[in-house]
Formats: sequence, structure tokens, C-alpha cells
Amino acid sequence: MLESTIAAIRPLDDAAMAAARELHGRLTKPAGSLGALEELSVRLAGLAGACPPPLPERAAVAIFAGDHGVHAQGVSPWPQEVTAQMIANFLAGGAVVNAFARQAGAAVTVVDVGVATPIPTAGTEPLDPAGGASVLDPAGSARLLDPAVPRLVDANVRPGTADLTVTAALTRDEARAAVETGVRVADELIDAGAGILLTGDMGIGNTTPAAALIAAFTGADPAAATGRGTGVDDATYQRKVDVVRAALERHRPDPTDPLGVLATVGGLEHAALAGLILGAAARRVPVLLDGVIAGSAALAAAAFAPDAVGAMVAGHRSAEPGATLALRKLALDALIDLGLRLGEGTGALLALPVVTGAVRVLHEVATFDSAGVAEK
Ligand SMILES: O=C(O)c1ccc[n+]([C@@H]2O[C@H](COP(=O)([O-])O)[C@@H](O)[C@H]2O)c1
Ligand SMILES: Cc1cc2nc[nH]c2cc1C
Repeated sequence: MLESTIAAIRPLDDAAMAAARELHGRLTKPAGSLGALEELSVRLAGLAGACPPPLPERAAVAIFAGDHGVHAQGVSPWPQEVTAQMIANFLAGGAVVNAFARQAGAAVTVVDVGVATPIPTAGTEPLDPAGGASVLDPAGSARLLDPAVPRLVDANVRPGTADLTVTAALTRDEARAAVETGVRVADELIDAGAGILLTGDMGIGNTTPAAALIAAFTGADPAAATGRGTGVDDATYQRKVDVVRAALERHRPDPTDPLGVLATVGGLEHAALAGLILGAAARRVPVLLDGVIAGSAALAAAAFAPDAVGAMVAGHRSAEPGATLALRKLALDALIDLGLRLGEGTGALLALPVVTGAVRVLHEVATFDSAGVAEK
């Protein structure tokens, strides 16, 4: 299934991009005056294979949640239980992601791919194991995209990764299962009508494997790729750098083998996010990236399928230094840069109106000809 998804990912459509550039030249504004929005709209035309591309309506943020064996090394000041407790908060609508999703009109899907402690809630829904049409709600998949009702999908591969300083975080089969879960979530949300997917993550300790993945895929030194996550003190930060360096020395991950990199130094939510990105790219639907965890997953997705980058839009530039390294390697410019470092999909949600605006211009703005405006 992973292989067929990768095989379906194709380059951007040149003719649609040329049409979008030509249309931009006729719209009632000085050429280039919409800055980065112009090239973004051109890329989205290339992704859709149409000019104008569809408006990115019915947005859906997928928050993949997992825990991390490396937490035992003291890389985060927060207890592991916060992962499960924050999921309950997401489902109750009380987290920052919920506030921003309500503002953006986006649906929230929380996917447990590897939480280690019990989630203080009931009513999880199984993901269709066959990967076919959605079985979550045969009566009406529109419910999947209801912004008012966050939902939880139970796709737990294992209760947290192993400690990557001691052994591989995951087996290859576990990494593959998580990636394929991400592909299935993308398919399900797109089948339900989502016009754009947004990445979200929740996992105490997950900035450590994110840094290791970014170092593995970019070749950056662990000290350059590692950040302070939720806000660790100097001693914890130094320990994180040492942990990332030790993991890379132990496993020597091969960046041309993304499944091996995800298995040895990654995490379940990182792997699932890579799958979500691949799934969106295969369906030619844009995927708006959040922070450093999404950046590390995007590097894995690009290693699986270089053309997947065509579907990626960098929502924001996280304060984590690894996020900047990842975006540089992917040659993506972030739409907003506000020093955010929360995760959950919050930065991607704030960037959503920028993406919609970029496309709306191609739909609604008059041409010099039609509006009777003189050209220079
Ligand atoms: O999105 C980001 O760039 C980001 C940066 C720092 C922290 N986070 C979030 O904080 C958690 C991980 O932080 P830590 O310090 O426990 O590794 C996890 O739940 C992430 O969603 C997220
Ligand atoms: C409270 C809290 C909320 C979060 N949201 C994403 N990561 C988080 C980490 C913590 C600690």
C-alpha cells in the first residue's frame, strides 16, 4: 500500500502553472504585487492540474499522537501522561488547536498512533483496517469534517516507542504500519470532501526524535538540529543534544532508506505524518505543514517520493531550529513566522487563510480587460 501510494505521486502540472502565471499577469494589480502568494497559487494550480485550482475548502487538521521511550532520558520536563491528557483536552475542545480550528472552520481528527498511557475519555473509533472506503460513518462521512465535533481514531501501533538511545525506536513493520495509517487518514478525509489537510502532532518528548530525523535527513550536526522543545533548561538541552548524537552514532541511519530512518530514530506520529503527506500528495490535495515535527516528517515523505514536496505548503516557521533546517532542505518558504513552538497544528491553522487568499485571487479578481482598468 505504501509502494502504490508512492507510485501515484507525480510532478506538478506545467500547463496549469503556466496558465496561472499568465492569469496573474492580467489581474488588476501590479505584476508580482502579491509576493509569495503568487508563486503559491501557481504551485497549487500545478498540484490540481487546473487553473484556477479549487479553493482549499473543508479544511481538516489531523493530530497524530504518540509517546516516546526516549522520555526516560529526561529530554522533556513534562510527564508522559500529558500526551493522553491533552488528547482529552482536544476532544473536549479546550486546546489552542480547537480555538484556532473553530476560527478557521477546520475539522479536528485526533489519531492515537502510539500513546502509552490511558486516554481519559471514551468513544474512540477504529480506522478501517482494510484501508478501503470509510467505515467510520457509512451513513454520512460529512460528519468527519464537522468543525464542531473533534473525533478520536484508535490506530495505536504500540504504546510508545522504545528508547532510541538503547535500541531502534520501532521495528520496520511498526514504522510501516504508522506510515500507512497516515495514508489511510489522508484518504478518508479526502474521501469525505476535505480540500486541504493540515498536520498536527501531540507527543511529550517528540522534539527529540524530530531533531534526530532532521539531522539524519539533512546531515546537520545534532547541536544545530536540536532545540528546546516545550522550553527546556540548559542542562536538559545539553542532554537532548547528547541523546540525539548518541542515537545517530548508534543507528547510523541511511537517509536513502526513509523507513529505516523512521524506525531507528523516529516516532509513531512522525511516521504517520509522513504517511499523511504522501497520501495527500498522491491525491493531489495540498497539505499545510505545522512545526518541527511536521518538518521532520516532510523530510521522510520527500525521501520516499521527491515529488511529494509539490503538495507541501509550509504553514509557519517554528522557533525550533530544526524546522528551519528542514524547510531549507525542502526549499520551502514558511508563510508566517511568529516564533510559535506549540505544535498541535496551530501554526498551520493560522496560515490557512493565507493559502485560501492565494487561491481566491485567481477565482475572483477582475482582469484589466474586464474591469476597464488601464495597463501601464
Ligand atoms: O511544532 C513545533 O515546532 C513544536 C516545538 C516545540 C514543542 N512542540 C510540542 O511540544 C511537545 C514536545 O516537546 P518536548 O519538549 O516534550 O519534546 C509536543 O507535543 C509538540 O507538539 C511543538
Ligand atoms: C500543555 C502542553 C500542550 C501541548 N500541545 C502540544 N504539545 C504540548 C505540550 C504541553 C506540555
